[in-house]
Amino acid sequence: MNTLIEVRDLAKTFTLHQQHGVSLQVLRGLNFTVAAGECLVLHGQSGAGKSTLLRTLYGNYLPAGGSIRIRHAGDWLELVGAEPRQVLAVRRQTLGYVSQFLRVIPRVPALEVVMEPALARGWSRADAEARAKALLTRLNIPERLWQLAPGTFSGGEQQRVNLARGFMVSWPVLLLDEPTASLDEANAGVVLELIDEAKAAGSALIGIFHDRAIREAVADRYLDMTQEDLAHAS
Ligand SMILES: Nc1ncnc2c1ncn2[C@@H]1O[C@H](COP(=O)(O)OP(=O)(O)OP(=O)(O)O)[C@@H](O)[C@H]1O
Repeated sequence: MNTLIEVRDLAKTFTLHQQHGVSLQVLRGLNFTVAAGECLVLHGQSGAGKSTLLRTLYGNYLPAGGSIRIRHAGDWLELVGAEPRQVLAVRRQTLGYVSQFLRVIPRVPALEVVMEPALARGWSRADAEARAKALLTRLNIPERLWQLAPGTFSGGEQQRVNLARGFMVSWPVLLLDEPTASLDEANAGVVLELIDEAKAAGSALIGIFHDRAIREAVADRYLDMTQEDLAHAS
């Protein structure tokens, strides 16, 4: 098995400084690996810490303890405590993240937003543009919107631009936070195809999918995050 990410004994605690320093232990003792071509689906009730886990894996949150090792540029790299420049290199080459909402940058057209991960890897503009247009077409974003900034797009349109961006390049490890939440059935079907293509190309996926049918269609394994006394205050 070609393991691409390995998590050991991962813990995350939030300290609420504005609220008497109450501390919430959201993740504890998490252990899992994900191999190339596999999709691990995070399972657990609302508040179980699914989004927190994805953000911690991406390096947005500092864990309270444990290890996150990822195959990067042919070697294993420990992400917990890694230098910021290493984290940036991992985010450029190895670890993708499709968050639930598009981060809109004023005045940047949708087409540029989608092309950016490929340009950051040194693709030519022509190649990046061809792939971006193909993805926007597949995800049913009308051509008249491509040169507009997505700030005024509908929720579903913004999510589809975000998905086109996320699937623009192939990622060894890809994190997906409810990628079909605002989509109709036809567009959700396109996302299922993109996920299957990513798996076939050897990506390791970790995702949150609230829709049961979609979850069952993509999951190879589940990570049970249900905790009997989760997020207990101390
Ligand atoms: N930035 C934060 N600061 C403090 N507490 C937080 C923060 N982010 C999340 N939490 C808390 O951590 C717990 C887990 O939240 P998280 O969003 O990870 O759950 P989830 O499993 O993704 O839930 P849902 O399915 O409802 O999206 C919640 O109790 C939440 O209040």
